[in-house]
Parts: sequence; structure tokens; C-alpha cells
Amino acid sequence: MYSTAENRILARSQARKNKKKLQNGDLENTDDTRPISKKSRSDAKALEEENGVNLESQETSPKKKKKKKAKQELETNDENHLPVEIPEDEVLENTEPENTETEKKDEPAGTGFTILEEFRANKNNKVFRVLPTWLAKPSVISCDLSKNKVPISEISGLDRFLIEALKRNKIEHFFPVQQQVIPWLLESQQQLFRPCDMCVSAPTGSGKTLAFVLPTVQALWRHSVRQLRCLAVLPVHDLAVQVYRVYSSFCADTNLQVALISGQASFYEEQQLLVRKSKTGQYLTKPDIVVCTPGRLVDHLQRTPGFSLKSLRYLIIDEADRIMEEEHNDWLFHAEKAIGVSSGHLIAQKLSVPLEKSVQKLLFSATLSQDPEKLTRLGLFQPKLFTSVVSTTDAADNTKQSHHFVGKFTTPAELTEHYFKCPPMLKPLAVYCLLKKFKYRTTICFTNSLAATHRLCELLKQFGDLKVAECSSKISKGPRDKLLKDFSSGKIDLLVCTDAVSRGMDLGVVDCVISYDSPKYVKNYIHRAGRAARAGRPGTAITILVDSEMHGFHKLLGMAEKKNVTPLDMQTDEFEVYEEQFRKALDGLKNTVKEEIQSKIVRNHQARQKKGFKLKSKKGNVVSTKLAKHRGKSVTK
Ligand SMILES: Nc1ncnc2c1ncn2[C@@H]1O[C@H](COP(=O)(O)OP(=O)(O)OP(=O)(O)O)[C@@H](O)[C@H]1O
Repeated sequence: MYSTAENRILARSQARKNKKKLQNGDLENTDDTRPISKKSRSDAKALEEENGVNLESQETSPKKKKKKKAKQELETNDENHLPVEIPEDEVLENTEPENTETEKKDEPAGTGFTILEEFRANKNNKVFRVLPTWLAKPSVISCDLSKNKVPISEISGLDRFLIEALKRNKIEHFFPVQQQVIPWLLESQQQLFRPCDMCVSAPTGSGKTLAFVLPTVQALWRHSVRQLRCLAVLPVHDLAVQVYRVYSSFCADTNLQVALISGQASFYEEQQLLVRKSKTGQYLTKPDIVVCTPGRLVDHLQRTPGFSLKSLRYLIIDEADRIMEEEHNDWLFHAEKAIGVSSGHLIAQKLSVPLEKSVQKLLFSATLSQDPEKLTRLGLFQPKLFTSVVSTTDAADNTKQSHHFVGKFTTPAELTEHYFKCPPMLKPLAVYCLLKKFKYRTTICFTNSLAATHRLCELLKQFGDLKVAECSSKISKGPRDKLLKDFSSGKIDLLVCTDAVSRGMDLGVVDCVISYDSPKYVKNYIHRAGRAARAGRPGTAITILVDSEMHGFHKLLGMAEKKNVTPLDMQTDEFEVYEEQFRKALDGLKNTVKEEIQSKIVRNHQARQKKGFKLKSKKGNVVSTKLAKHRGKSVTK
């Protein structure tokens, strides 16, 4: 057996011999009957199979007949002294460079074999996903809020009361997303047929909330009937509260009613907000607009009599990608069932029948999923996409490349982004040094866990000159609301938190966002960083990285196609001045942790005692918890 390389050499030398013979005018020897050693025959055959090139003639096959004909033509060509090109190297060794022109010209007519078909190595072309047209060709929104503002008077179609409300809220200009989305929505309300659904992907803090609040309030106000016509769904309570406040503010001069159902109030209280009974015993809807979390919505759809979505006109899904990632009791299925999408709407969709009651879905996010499958699940009707790009060049590219979704992960143009490499032991000191060096007044510091949040907060408190607080899902709704309010009003310098408050929260002026632990996903990074540089104000995002995190972080940035994250101008030598303070703070933390462990032990002990007390038998025998554990429930008999 010969190796492939040897086969090639043998075949090549055979070809060369043939060439020489041809040059000597020995065309006859190029015939199939020419003496070829047994070995080279078998080698050539192997090569033939390998390359798909026929080196020997087989008279019986139709291929051979064709080849014979070609050979006859070859001979005729030779007789007529026509040059015949036989790029043998190309045929035998496809990895070699192509023959030069001169070589081809010098080649004599005829060789011992006929080329049936030129062999070309197929390059494996990269396969791109073909995006649906609406995703591939979006309307582009600028990320630069400070340069692209237009006075509110320039957007026509908004009612007087809304202009007044804007002025009351000190809003004089519209941001790019508002300039595009508000007129589009206002216009879609005028249409006779079912309006198209809308997806908006614009940077954090770019004013997406107002972009849907203003047109929906105007539409509901113009056709005033007390029915639930607008439903805004948000992933968590904190965000629902935020949107509820914006709706309430812009409905203040109207008779429109807004309700919040996010689990803050008791279920019964929320039911009272949603429905009332008429004198005839019929259920009547109380609010025109409901702001809710998905889980609570499903609860009310299932357990609140008279709560109906039959009159709904707008279904707003804010932070849409997050809502779609989490199933939330299959909320969309329940909502669509309550709306009654399955029958009437599909017919309307097919026949384009004017349908007053059709529901327009409006999706908003800073990191909207470009996964068509996920978006298909929403059953969007002829959707229109508005997305942001960093530069106009990106926008131009986007029109050319239909596989490339440019607006996926953009950050505000006013955001300055850095990373800082630091040994793990010095990370807390790095946070302190950052605040001191750059004199940030309001800072949010994100960690990856509840434990890290608590420890870091306690340690930084020990420095003594910072107003530090921690915020996580461990803190209940009431105190958390107060905490966030205090931070927004500047009563707290540094808020150490988990990703529970990374998305959508508008916490006033935030100078800097520090990622104490490297974010796990690119979306986390975008949302964390987006707590700063909101509404066109400047802000900074700094990610602290230990050596082992560097690669992962840069990979993350690569996924977001972010090239503007630079190393921070700070050295670990600068920490020296704070070393003594740091040592004391660490000692202080040790004591705090000891105290916490002690109090936890006491609490657990008390809880166990309480439990033991409850395990009193019917006969009045008190059984110790330890004993109870051993015996299980049967101890009480
Ligand atoms: N035209 C405007 N002029 C001035 N401030 C504005 C304007 N529009 C919105 N804002 C303010 O900008 C801030 C951010 O707005 P909003 O919360 O709607 O951003 P967002 O795009 O939803 O951000 P995120 O994606 O993080 O949720 C809010 O404080 C809001 O009051």
C-alpha cells in the first residue's frame, strides 16, 4: 500500500513522462494501451478515486466513451497544431498554487488522460443566519442623546395636556428614541386597519419609558371609556413601580385611572383596585391602564372575578428579553387567552379587516433578543424594529449585511468605560481608592452574590468616611424602596448591590458604576453599566478584574463588539496611602463577622427552642427538638 503522498508523486512522475513523450511527438503512446507498470496503474487508480479524475480509460462506461471522444478531439487538435491546456498539477495536487500563464502556454498538446471536469477545492464558506427582513432592516436610532435632541414642540400630534405635563417634568427636548417612536405610534393609531407591532432596542437611560407612555396615554384619553385598554408588563416589582409613577404623572390631568399590581399590596387590595361590582351585580373594570409583573397578572386573571383583558388595545412588554427568558407561569399564554387572540385576531390578520379591538404589542429593551425564534413566540404582527447603533457607519453596513444585527448591545454615547486589573486581596481597597481618587459622589458597586454584597458593604463601612448601604433581593420591598429613594436623593454615597437592581432602575444621577466582580454575561455588563450615563448625562463604568477574569471579560466585550473599554489610569501603588486604614477596616470586619455568627447562633437556637415548644403532644408532653427530629411526627402520640 502506498500513502496518498506517494500516490501523488507516482502519478505526477507518470504525467511528466507522458508530457515528455508528447513533446517528442509520440502521441500514440498517450493511448490507454501505453505501458504503465502495474503498480503505477493501481496507484493512479487510487488517485483517480481520490481526486475524482479518470487516469485510465475504461471503454465500457459512458464516461469512458465521452473521454474517448474528447481524446479524439485532442488528437485532432494536435494535428491542427492547436495548443491544448492540461493543467496537470492543478488536477493532481489541488493544494499547489495554480499554474502560471506562461507554463500553460508552453504546455504541449495532449497528455495521457483527459480532464472531465476541472477540480476545485471548495472553501467552507461561513454560514450566516438569515434574519427576517424586519430584523435585518430596522429603523436606526442614534445613541448620542446630547447631540440629537429636538425641542418637544417639533413633534407634532401630541395633545396640549401632554406638552404641559412634559414641561412640568422639566422635559424640553425629545431624545432620539422618542423622536422616532412617538410619531410612529401616533400615526399607527390613525390607521383603519390593524396596527403593526413594534420592537424597540435602545440603550439604557435613553428614555424608552416616555416613548410608550406618551402615545398610549394620548390614545386612551381621546377615546375615553372606562375599560382596561393598556397593560404594561415588567419583570420585577421595582421596575413596575417606576413605570407606574411615570404613567400616573402623565395621567394626572386626565380622568384616566392607573393601577399597579406587582405584589406590593395584598391580593385583596389589588383586587379592589381592579374591579368593582355595579348595583346590578355586574363586574366593572376600574383602571384604564394596569402596570403589572407577569406572575401577579396570571394570579389576577385566574382568581379575580370580572378582571378581563377583552378590551385591551396595547400590550407593552418592557425589558422584553428578560420577560421572554423567564416563563413566569406562562403568562403570555394566559394573557392571550384572556385577550382572545386565537380567533378574531387571526382572521383579521389574514383578511386585513379593520379591527378596532386589535391589540398592538410594543416591546422595549436595551438588549432585545435578536433570536427570531424567541420573538416568534410573541406572535408579533408585521413588526417594526427600531434599534440603536453606535455610529452611522454601522447603520450603513446594516443595510448591506442582512445577517448582521448591529443594534444588539449598544451603550450610551456619554458612558466612559474602563477596566482595572487588580490582585484579588486588594479589590475592596480598589473600590475605596476609586471613590477617593476620582471623587465620585454617587456610585453603585455590583457583586455577583448576596454574600459578597454583604461583606463588601460591611468592610467599606469600616473605613468610616463613606455612607454605604447594601441592596439585594434579601431586603424586603418596603425597606428597599426607601433605600433606593435615599440613594437617588444623595443620602447614600455608595450602594453595594447584586444584579437585582441592575436592570431598568433609574436611580437619579449616578457618577460611576463599579463591577466588583466581573459580570457573567454581556447583558449583565450592559445593564450594570447603564445605571450611569442616563438621560444624556456623563457617567463612568469600571470593571475590576483579577488576572483569571481578563480573558473571559474581553471575550464578553468581543461578543458585544465593544472596542471602547480601556484600561483605567490607576496603579495599585496608589493604594499605599490607604493601607493602614484598610488593615483596621479588615480587623473591624472580623469583629462584625464574629458578632453576626454569634447572633445567628442565638437566633437559630431560639428558633429551635420555639419549634421544640410547638412539638407538644396532645397529652401535654413536651418533646425536645432533638428527640423530635429522631422520632419524626410520630413523637406526638
Ligand atoms: N426627553 C427627556 N429629557 C430629559 N430627561 C428624560 C427625557 N426622557 C426621559 N428622561 C429621563 O431619562 C431617564 C431615563 O429614562 P428611562 O428610564 O425611560 O430610560 P430607559 O431607556 O427605559 O432605560 P433602561 O433601559 O435602563 O430601562 C429618566 O430619569 C427619565 O425621566
